[in-house]
Amino acid sequence: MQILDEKSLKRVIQVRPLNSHKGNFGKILTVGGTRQYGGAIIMSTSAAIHAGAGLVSCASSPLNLTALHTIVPEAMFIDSTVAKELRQAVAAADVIVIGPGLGTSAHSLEILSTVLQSTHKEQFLIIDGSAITLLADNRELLALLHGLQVVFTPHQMEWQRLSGIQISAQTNAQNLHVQQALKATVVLKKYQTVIYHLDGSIAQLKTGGPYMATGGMGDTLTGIIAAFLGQFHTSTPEQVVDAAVYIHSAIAAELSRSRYVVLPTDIIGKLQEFMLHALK
Ligand SMILES: NC(=O)C1=CN([C@@H]2O[C@H](COP(=O)(O)OP(=O)(O)OC[C@H]3O[C@@H](n4cnc5c(N)ncnc54)[C@H](OP(=O)(O)O)[C@@H]3O)[C@@H](O)[C@H]2O)[C@@H](O)CC1
Ligand SMILES: Nc1ncnc2c1ncn2[C@@H]1O[C@H](COP(=O)(O)OP(=O)(O)O)[C@@H](O)[C@H]1O
Ligand SMILES: [Mg+2]
Repeated sequence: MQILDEKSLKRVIQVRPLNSHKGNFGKILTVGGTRQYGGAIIMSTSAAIHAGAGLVSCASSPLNLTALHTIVPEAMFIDSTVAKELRQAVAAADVIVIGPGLGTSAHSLEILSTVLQSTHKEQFLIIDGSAITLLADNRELLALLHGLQVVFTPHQMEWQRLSGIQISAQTNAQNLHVQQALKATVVLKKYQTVIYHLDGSIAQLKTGGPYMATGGMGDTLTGIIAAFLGQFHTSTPEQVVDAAVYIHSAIAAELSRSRYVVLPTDIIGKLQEFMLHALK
């Protein structure tokens, strides 16, 4: 098993070519955010922008539009209640995040279904939060993932729902068995997060701690993974996911030296500086 460390990050982050433009650093689409959970998709979107994604669009309820643009005017907006707009936005993306704050209503399920039907095999699809719970409850949708490049980012209860493995029985052997059957990368988030890769390799975080136990922390991670997959093409997708998971907790660990809890938005605010330092 590989332990994630600074090297996992340094090998992925690259100096940007001088003649590059926003189109070179990934088109990201984040999908989620009901009335109740607008903050989740805003944090995911903001994290993707601060982690260097070239163009980021957020598909959400129009209720979240003003808040989104107050926090990140860099983001574009798609009304997720209009299926045609959503399908077009999915088609235009390199990386799609679905799930932060999506909720589990019948309408949430329709949005998930539209996104899964519109995603193609060249894109990366990061499935988080409510989208994992919805897939666990509507297992016929799993067939739509066939052939797609999927990264699941469950916490332990979401993984229990999707995998059927009780939290107390979530050993590497059990988790790997189900993950391999899903043919997807699984980032199992917890104290010392474990990543199960498609090739059967396993990576583990030893960085991070309970100062990260704040709502929105996982939502923020999805945006970082998306931005990294969208812009770092000289490393394998496995290395890129490892680097994204590492930087999320490494920033939190650094900030925890001067504060009792680290907020997801604190991590977002440190991404640009931390990424620059990783080049040195
Ligand atoms: N600001 C916003 O907009 C925010 C929006 N959010 C959005 O809310 C949606 C629902 O996501 P969710 O994670 O809050 O709820 P759910 O999937 O029901 O899981 C909780 C249940 O699982 C249990 N549990 C056991 N082990 C666990 C573990 N290791 N980690 C976590 N939980 C664990 C836990 O046990 P308990 O706390 O009762 O001990 C409880 O019974 C989703 O779309 C998300 O994006 C949030 O991100 C918050 C900020
Ligand atoms: N005690 C802890 N030690 C290390 N990391 C933690 C701890 N508690 C939570 N985290 C991290 O915080 C994030 C929580 O994700 P998640 O439960 O999906 O949050 P949310 O849905 O509220 O955004 C994960 O990255 C997890 O690894
Ligand atoms: Mg979550």
